This record gives sequence, C-alpha cells and structure tokens, in this order.
Amino acid sequence: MALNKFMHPRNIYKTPPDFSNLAKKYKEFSDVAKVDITGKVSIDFKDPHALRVLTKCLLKSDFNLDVNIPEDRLVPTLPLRLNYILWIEDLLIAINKNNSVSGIDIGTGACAIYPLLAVVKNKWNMLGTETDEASLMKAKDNIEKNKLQHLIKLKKNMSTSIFECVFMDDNDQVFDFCMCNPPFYTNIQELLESRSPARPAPKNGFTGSPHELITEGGELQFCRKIIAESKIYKDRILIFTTMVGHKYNLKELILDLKADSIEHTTTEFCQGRVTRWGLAWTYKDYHFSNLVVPKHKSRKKNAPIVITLPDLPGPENDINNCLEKIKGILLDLKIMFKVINKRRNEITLSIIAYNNTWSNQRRKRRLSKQSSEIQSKQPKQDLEIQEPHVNEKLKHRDISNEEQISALRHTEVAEEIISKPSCINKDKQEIIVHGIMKFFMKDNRPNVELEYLNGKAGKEGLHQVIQYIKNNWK
Ligand SMILES: C[S@@+](CC[C@H](N)C(=O)[O-])C[C@H]1O[C@@H](n2cnc3c(N)ncnc32)[C@H](O)[C@@H]1O
Repeated sequence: MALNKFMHPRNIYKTPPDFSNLAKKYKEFSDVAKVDITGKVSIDFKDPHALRVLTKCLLKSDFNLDVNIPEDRLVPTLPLRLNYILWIEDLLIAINKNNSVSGIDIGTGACAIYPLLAVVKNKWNMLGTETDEASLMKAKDNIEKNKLQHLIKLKKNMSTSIFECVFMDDNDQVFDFCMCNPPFYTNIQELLESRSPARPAPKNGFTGSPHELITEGGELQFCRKIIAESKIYKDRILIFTTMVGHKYNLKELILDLKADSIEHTTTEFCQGRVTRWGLAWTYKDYHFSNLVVPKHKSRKKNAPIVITLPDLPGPENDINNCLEKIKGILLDLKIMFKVINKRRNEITLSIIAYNNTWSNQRRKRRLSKQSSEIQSKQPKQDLEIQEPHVNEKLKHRDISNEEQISALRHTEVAEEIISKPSCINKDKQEIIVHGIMKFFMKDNRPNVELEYLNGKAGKEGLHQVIQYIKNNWK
C-alpha cells in the first residue's frame, strides 16, 4: 500500500479496510480470508475470486450497495474509483456547481461502478454508456438491484462515436461533466508487457475481459477521440474528464489541449502500488488554476532528461530527416520501436530493447577488424576448418589474456548483432530497456527528451542508447 498516503485526502481507503471486521460481518468474506499466526486477517490479492468478494463486501459495508461482479469482467478497485469521484467533486466545487449535478460515465462496465458510487455519495444524476451488450445487461441488473433506476440511466453505444448516443435523441440536456476509464491497451502483447520486470510482481490478481482493456490505438487514440468530439459537444458538457493509465499518453494529451489553448488541469490518482492520472478540460470560462491538486510534492519524480544532438549535415536538418536517421540507428541496434506521435516539429517513439546491442561498440569494432585480419591471413582450407575457433587462432598469436577473453566475448556478441529481428523471441526474453524518446527541433537543432519506463538495464540503459545514437549521429 506504498502510495496510500498520497490518496485523495477525503478517500476513506486512506485507512485500509478492517479485514477482521469484514470477516465477522460477511460469511462470503470469511470464506476467502486467511488468518496468520499473529491473528492478522488478510486475503490472497492474486486470487481474482478473493478480490471480487472483497470489492463486493466493501461496496455493501461502506456504501450499502449490493453489486454482482461477473466472473469474466473487471473487478473495480474501489480506492481508485473513489479517487476519481472525489476529484470530480473538487472540479465541481471549483466551478461552484453544487446541486442538481448530472454526469456521463463513458464505458460504464458491468458494475456501473462510477454511477453507483456517484449516486450513493452525492445523489448526482448519471448516464452510463457501454458498447458491450453483456456488460450493459449486468449493469442494468446492478442498478435495479439497488433501486437506483431513477438516478442512473444507461445507453448502448452502437456507433463509432463516443457521444453521439448520448445526444442522439436531440434533447437539450446539458451535463456538468463526463468521466471515463478507457481501455488502456492496443493489443494483448502490450497488455502483457505493460509491467516492468524490474518492479515487484503486481500485488493484485489480473481481472477483466479483453474488450474492457483493449481498444484500437489504445487509450491515447480513445482519449484523443473524446477530445476531438468534445469540440462538437462543448456546450453540452461543462467539464470533460478522462482517466489516463500511462503517463506518456497524459503528456501527449496535454500537448493536444495546449495546442488548441484549451483550459485544462490534471491530477494523480494514487493507491496501492498503482498511479493513474486524471485529465479535465473545458470550453467554458472556468479556471482550474485554483484547484488544489491532491498530490504529494516531495514524491520522487521520473523527471525527463533533454539532450541536444549534433546538427545533421546538409540543409535538411529537420524532424523528418531526424526520424529517418533514428530509424536507421534503431534498426541497426535491433531495437524495436513504434512512432506513437508525430507533430509538425516533434516525433515521439516508444522503444523496447530485448538485447544490449549498444555497449562496447568500439571494442566490438576493433575485435571484428582483428578477427577478419586473422581470417584473411589463414589459408582457405584452414579457415574453413577453423572458422568456429577464432579464439584458438588468437591464442597462437602474441596477444594478452584480456584480448583473448574480449575476443571470446566478441564472437558471442557478433552473433547477437547479426541476429535478425525475427529471432527476437519477445515471449522468452526480458526487456532490457523500455522508454519513450521524444525528438523535437529547438533553435533549429535536434533535441531528444528521454523518459525511462522500465527494463532490466534501468535508466542508465536508456542513457546508453541515446549516447550511442549521439555518437552515430552523422
Ligand atoms: C476499462 S473498462 C471500464 C469499466 C468501468 N467504467 C470501470 O471503471 O470499472 C472500459 C469499458 O469501456 C467500454 N467501451 C469501450 N469502447 C466504448 C465506447 N466507444 N463507448 C462506450 N463504452 C465503451 C468497454 O466495453 C468497457 O466496459
């Protein structure tokens, strides 16, 4: 519960729930609870069933809500959901909106968790939208079970638009806010790779179905769509908000809003070991600058590092030229990359390296030269027989032990360098470096901003990659 102290100040889960009390109150909970020798009651957080029972019992005990959470759907973690609702409360306070509040929950899911919490906590009127028929049916059951149909409405979204289904009846309704927990991932692979191997194993078990977690283009595209459509519905929703799961996407979305001079604010949702972010924007004459952002200032930040690269030769010292150069170097290094954003003067790449192909390049080149010199001196027949034993030949020359060891290393590394990308077995290999590189032109010079995400080589690994790029930037 490392981040709990940074939870929203009004979040009741800042104080962890009393598990022994829950076990006494609910038989279902006592069935999944374990008691250690000191008498402490806990559950197996890796067990999705135990998580489901915990959330169900907390909803009953703390909010008097009876909720069925289907086995094949996301188990909503309450501290995070509550952090988001509490931040919406802050936003509404900031715009002096304190009664007859109405909000939209985009992608409400099978539990309609946000509408239910919003209604029991604040008596807001909520509209939940959902594309998945099965989730929609379950959400309806949960709302009816709690007799809250008069405050919570549901709409099936059958279009590719986010908001069209809300306003298609052509009513004049104006909503105070919209909220969204978007599907975070682009595909299964990204979902599986989303966690750093360097970080401790996730404390909580994995829950959720693919369509709840995956969307074409991932959360960045989904949130961009909300922003694009917000321009159409700017008079129908006072404050637009979304949760963002990846910090690098948050940065991109902020740039989008800044580019259009749209008033916005952000927050951090901290709970357990997980941080998410909230982004809010408006087209109204509201100023969010007075909002007290509930985050802890002294918390260590992963501040990005900016490095200026040498000028590229020729007149075309521009961002497209940079991109071609970078692509070439990354391909040489067998580093996987994806262009996640491209603007007029800036390009953002996500990079993943499964092998360290950038270290000791000078030594590798020297040894490569040495070994090819030796090979060229050998008679052809000899070479054919002895080719796998380059180091044996080196032994017969007057060279030091250290060089022999380097040569041995070189043979191994050489194989690594010539390996084709297709032999990168992502399933079996650990990520060495995963990071974001944003290239941009400043004062007509190429710069790169680095953000380390995860990987065995740590931040140092990402710095080594950029150092390699810098050294080969010609
Ligand atoms: C990450 S889940 C969030 C569920 C719930 N709000 C929560 O926080 O637990 C995302 C939900 O959005 C739904 N969804 C995806 N695209 C949608 C769209 N265009 N309109 C409405 N819902 C959508 C998915 O079916 C899924 O239930």
